[in-house]
Amino acid sequence: TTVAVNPTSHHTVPTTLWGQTYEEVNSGDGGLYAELLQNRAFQKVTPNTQEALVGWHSINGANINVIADPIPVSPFLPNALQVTFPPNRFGLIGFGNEGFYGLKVDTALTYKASFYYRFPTATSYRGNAVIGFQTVSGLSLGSVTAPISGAQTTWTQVSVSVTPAQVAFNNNNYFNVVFDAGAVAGQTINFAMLSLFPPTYRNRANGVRLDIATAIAENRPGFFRFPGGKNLGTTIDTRWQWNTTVGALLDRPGRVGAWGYTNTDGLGLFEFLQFSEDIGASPIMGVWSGLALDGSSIEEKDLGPYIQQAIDQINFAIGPTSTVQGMLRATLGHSAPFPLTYIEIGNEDLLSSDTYVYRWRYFTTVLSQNFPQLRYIATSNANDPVVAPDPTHWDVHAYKTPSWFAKNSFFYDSFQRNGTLYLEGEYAVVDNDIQATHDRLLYPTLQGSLGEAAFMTGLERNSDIVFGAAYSPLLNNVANTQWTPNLLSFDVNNVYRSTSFYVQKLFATNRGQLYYSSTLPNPGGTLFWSVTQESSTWVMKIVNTADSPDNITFLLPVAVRQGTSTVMKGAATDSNTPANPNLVAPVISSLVLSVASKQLTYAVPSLSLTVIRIT
Ligand SMILES: [NH3+][C@H]1C[C@H](O)[C@@H](O)[C@@H]1CO
Repeated sequence: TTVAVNPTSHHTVPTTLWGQTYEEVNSGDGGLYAELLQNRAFQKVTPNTQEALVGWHSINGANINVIADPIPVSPFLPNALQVTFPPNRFGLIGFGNEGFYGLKVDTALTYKASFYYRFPTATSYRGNAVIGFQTVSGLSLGSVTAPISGAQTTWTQVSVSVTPAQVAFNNNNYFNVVFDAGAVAGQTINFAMLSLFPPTYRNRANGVRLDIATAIAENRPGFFRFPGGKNLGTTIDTRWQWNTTVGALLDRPGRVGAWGYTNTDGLGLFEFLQFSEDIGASPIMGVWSGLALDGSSIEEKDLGPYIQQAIDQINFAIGPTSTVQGMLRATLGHSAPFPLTYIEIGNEDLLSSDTYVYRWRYFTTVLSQNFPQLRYIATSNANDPVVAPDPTHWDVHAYKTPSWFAKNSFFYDSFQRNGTLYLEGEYAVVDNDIQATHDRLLYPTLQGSLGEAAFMTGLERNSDIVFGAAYSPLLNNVANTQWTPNLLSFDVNNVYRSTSFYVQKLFATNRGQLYYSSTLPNPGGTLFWSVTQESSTWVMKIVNTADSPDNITFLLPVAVRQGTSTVMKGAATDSNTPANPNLVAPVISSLVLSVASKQLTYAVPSLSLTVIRIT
């Protein structure tokens, strides 16, 4: 195949082209959010039940029970862990937490532990809490003490730092709060809002997990879309509400999210905006648009309060400190507005497109009056239904097969160039073409990832109207999964980079500034490419979805001589999994032509993505 690059036809590639989209779907609590204790504040549980104690266990006979505390630690956290200590026990007695499917105890780290306590009745008890780690089998891994007083009948917080003294054998460990059994016999103590953090990304308080955040930042995402996805809210009462996710953790009630479990909302709007800024990504912030997937939607006459809530949410992000919400942001440590440009009106409103017509009109009309500088993204199918005001931006989602993505690399070629811009806000190969049954993928496969890569050459070609694209979902806990496949998977100890992650990384870290038109691939073919220029470097992305090698010759506008080629290849069903995390990874090698030439010929390996950078 010969590809003639047109020296005069090019367009700027938007810096937002390759981004990440995030929602809490077995991804935040126990994952990206760095809190290590499961059920740390007994949010949304029923007191006096066994289920309320999930994550917690008694040690050496202490009686533990979740109660609705008559003097709650905060109006938003009504429950407490009440511990009564029986007589005639010896050694250490108390309670522990098992973490999220294990607890990594690393002697190289200093952990921050904290909890609130109060004695329901004042007593003369004066003693020490022993706060630290142990293996499940009972070996202490290190602890510190903190004084606890029976005179303390109102809530007070204990905060300590713990550096494990003993190396753990594995992740089967507990976090413990225990007492000398003899001294504490007969006492009753209430605990609340217990927390354990390892060091976080950028050392942010209430921050995100270092290794996962590092992997996300590795792709230099041009945008970070949040809070969903379905988790934006599927019923009116359980919708995501920005104001319940900001401020002190004591003020965050948590909510039962769209994926069927309680979200702590410890990762809230401030943390989303701060993380976007930390990784240099432009936030795409969703506002709930009155869509209830249970079939009901807010009627037009009743939308006012929900639109006001969206105005307040936006003011929290960018409002001057003369606004209540802007001032709140300042008190939380960010007086300058966050760099926010994009607002997404709902998520996949195509699911309720009949009501979207008035919901879109009302939200967009009022919000653009208040914030004319922002861009509003519509979330039904493009122009289906036709909505007014005519959207300047659309979010299109696609969860398909490898062959669909390869063929549809031409999806945007026929779109009118009328100023409308498109976000491919969520896309992924979710099943494979290989079997007649089209089985759901558990992890991305190379064949699927190459289907995505072929599609991405088309997004790059059409990046004059495609301003952003993100694989979805971004993140998943291998120990607790609802949606597969995912870009990144993790467990207590590791982050697993999928074949699709490497495809995203190769495109995102080799984006280029100018896209140059060239001979078009065959939509029904198996060879796809895209040519961009990054200052004086020419960047060629070449995708071969066939199980046989191919050849490609580029006729470039200028002579080139040396650079690198980075190749990712393997067998169609190859996946990077916890059992084989690096089965497929990009390999970089030097590429030097004997003499400078405008002609570059490359033997394309079967089932491969190659990025050539050459000057
Ligand atoms: N159903 C998908 C589409 C929705 O927006 C996401 O929440 C889901 C997983 O990425």
